[in-house]
Amino acid sequence: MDLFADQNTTLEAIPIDDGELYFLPRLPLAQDAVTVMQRLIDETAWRAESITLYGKTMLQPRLSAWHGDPDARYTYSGTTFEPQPFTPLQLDIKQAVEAATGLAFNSVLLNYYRNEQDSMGFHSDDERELGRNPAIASVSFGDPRTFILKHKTMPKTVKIALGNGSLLLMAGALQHHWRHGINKEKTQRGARISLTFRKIVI
Ligand SMILES: O=C(O)CCC(=O)C(=O)O
Ligand SMILES: [Fe+2]
Repeated sequence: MDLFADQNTTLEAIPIDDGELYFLPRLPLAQDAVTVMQRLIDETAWRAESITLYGKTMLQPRLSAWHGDPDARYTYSGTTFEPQPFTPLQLDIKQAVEAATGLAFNSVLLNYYRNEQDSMGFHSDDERELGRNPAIASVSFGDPRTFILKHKTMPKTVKIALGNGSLLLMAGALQHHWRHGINKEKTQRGARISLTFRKIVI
């Protein structure tokens, strides 16, 4: 008997102008998503990074961690991250992401949104280390949050609920034409962790 016969493991394209977006509600993993979430909380060396906005330095409204192959150095929001080695759990998730997408990744930025107050400002992942049309695969665990994409020059917004165990792939010209972010919520939320797998090419 195939226990997974009814589980869809094929990425579905989300129609979007000026880029490519794909979604899989449940990435197949050896452990259930609740267990993975707890292990990620416990096994990650979470950091509170600071950010300078309009000359004022404050803590980012989330925790983060950066892991990858030794040469995958990366600058994000003005901070250069030296990657920590991949953990065994991260490698399992990376392998599942690579199987689902057919792509290879060499680094991951983990984001820990502790509650409804944590957020990610609107940005494009267009750093030159990522190459021209980067593919970025994000896997979510924990409470669902709304991933919002806003077109840079047209009044267009796309919202996607990223639930426990889901996979979202951004690709093509998306980073050139859209910004994305996660807003604070007005009502109570539990923790959410996202792992955004990237390929540093420089
Ligand atoms: O948490 C998310 O889903 C978004 C993360 C993100 O945009 C990033 O890490 O660049
Ligand atoms: Fe991003």
